[in-house]
Amino acid sequence: MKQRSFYHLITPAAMAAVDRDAARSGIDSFGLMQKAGQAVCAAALRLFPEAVRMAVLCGPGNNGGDGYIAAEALRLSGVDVHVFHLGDPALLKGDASAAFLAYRGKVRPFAEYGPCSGDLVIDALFGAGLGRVLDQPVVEVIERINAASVPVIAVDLPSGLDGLTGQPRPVAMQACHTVTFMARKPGHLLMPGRALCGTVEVFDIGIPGRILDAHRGDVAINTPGIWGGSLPKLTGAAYKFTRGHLTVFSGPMSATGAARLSAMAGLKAGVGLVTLATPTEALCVNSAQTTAVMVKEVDDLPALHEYLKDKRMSAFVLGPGFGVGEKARAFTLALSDRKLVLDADGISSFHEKPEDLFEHFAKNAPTHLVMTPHEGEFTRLFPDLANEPALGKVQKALAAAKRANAIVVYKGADTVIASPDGRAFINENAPPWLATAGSGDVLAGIIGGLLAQGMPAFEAAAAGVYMHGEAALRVGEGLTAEDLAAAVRPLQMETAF
Ligand SMILES: NC(=O)C1=CN([C@@H]2O[C@H](COP(=O)(O)OP(=O)(O)OC[C@H]3O[C@@H](n4cnc5c(N)ncnc54)[C@H](O)[C@@H]3O)[C@@H](O)[C@H]2O)[C@@H](O)CC1
Ligand SMILES: Nc1ncnc2c1ncn2[C@@H]1O[C@H](COP(=O)(O)OP(=O)(O)O)[C@@H](O)[C@H]1O
Ligand SMILES: [K+]
Repeated sequence: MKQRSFYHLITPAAMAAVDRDAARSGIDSFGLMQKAGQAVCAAALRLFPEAVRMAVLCGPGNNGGDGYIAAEALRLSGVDVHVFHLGDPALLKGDASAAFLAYRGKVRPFAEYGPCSGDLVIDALFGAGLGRVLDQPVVEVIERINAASVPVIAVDLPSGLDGLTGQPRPVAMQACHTVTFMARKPGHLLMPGRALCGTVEVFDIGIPGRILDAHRGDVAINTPGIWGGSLPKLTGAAYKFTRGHLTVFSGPMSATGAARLSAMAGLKAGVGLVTLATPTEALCVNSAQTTAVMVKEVDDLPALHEYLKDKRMSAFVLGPGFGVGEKARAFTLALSDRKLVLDADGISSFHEKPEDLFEHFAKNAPTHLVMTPHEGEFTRLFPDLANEPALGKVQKALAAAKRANAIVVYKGADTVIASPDGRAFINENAPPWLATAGSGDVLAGIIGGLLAQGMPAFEAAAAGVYMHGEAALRVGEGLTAEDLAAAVRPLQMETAF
């Protein structure tokens, strides 16, 4: 069943198709533009009543058309409006031309605009139709506006920002507020686009949901509304063995903390039992620092095979503090038919020959491998994708997921969770204080805990990322990874909807 459209993001290309279909179905497209422009006018009046003058910068397409409508509405509200046009307004087409004609004030060429104190800039240069990198004169004006720190309200997208990838081409307006229409685009959530947009307002200009639904793709905001139904259900008949058994592999004597953070987070995510599989040399330190988490010696591959004979072991986390090298590779490959979260050193161990990893997990259908690389780890395993400037983070994560036949959790402020089947989520609930040592170890443990409780890999990864963000929000600024692990809670269905 298709999910409700408000979780879904719409790419700029899909938005153009929506636009076409709306017009074809008889909807008055100029009416849509009027609603869009009026919403921008309302935002400007609401947010900047103190502006001395409002400079509306209008581009050569429909984004510029929205700008002319906004300018006329502002003028009628008594605002001192100054309109600057990019390109020859005589070349405007269709609705944008009609909007230009509907504006009763004076217009000046774009090059004449210089930011002044007291200005509010309404940026209607380019929106979803940005098709190539900006020309140098436009780049220079945008840089001058950004340097002057005058407030900017962006129409649809800050000009220069690619709505698909969230990347500037090559620069973008720094807005404090963005008014977009019907649905957000990936570029509103992906960094640095998210930061360039300021606050984002989604205004409903009245395009019917069925038209949006027909064009929305498989990229959505990471929200419990999508995967809440797959969360583990705790019934009165629960017993610890019915809630799964997670194993986390510890590193050597000097690097055991990371695995303990994962183990504790897995337990807090609701799994029934957690075992820390430790090398004998680290047995004392691990035993001394765990209580609810159990400890078991697993030194080498034969010991691991012996351990795996117990089929109740339902999921595994390998990587946090484990150490990079042959042992990590051998253990990972031995786990290729099990549910596995591969993190940190587990990922980096395949830096030289990632194909070894991919081949071993290629046949699993559906996949039960979740990889959780941060930027550096992603680059180690997928250097070609990481260094391809034309690809956005969603496209990179999707290509990596396909190649590895794994769920890829490409971490960062804008974590992307991607599946080999083409679905992807962009996460938005993670606060910046998650950028602290060990918080990734906690994430791996949460996802492992959800896998162990039977959640499918994609949903477990998405829910894990979301629960990680929620835990961080509960603790607040100044959190340490220990606080974070302790603050993890299972998400209940009641709170998920
Ligand atoms: N999708 C919808 O249903 C609606 C869209 N509206 C507006 O329409 C916009 C999209 O309109 P368009 O498709 O006309 O696109 P834009 O207005 O964003 O830009 C397209 C124009 O800019 C030119 N162009 C693209 N990149 C350029 C570059 N780097 N340098 C110079 N010129 C460049 C193109 O040749 C074209 O003329 C949206 O962003 C939104 O503001 C609204 O009018 C409301 C309805
Ligand atoms: N600026 C940020 N805003 C939100 N979340 C962040 C930010 N920076 C990092 N994170 C999150 O914090 C975690 C850090 O993980 P990782 O880089 O593996 O660190 P470590 O190895 O120290 O545990 C990831 O889940 C990442 O998405
Ligand atoms: K714009």
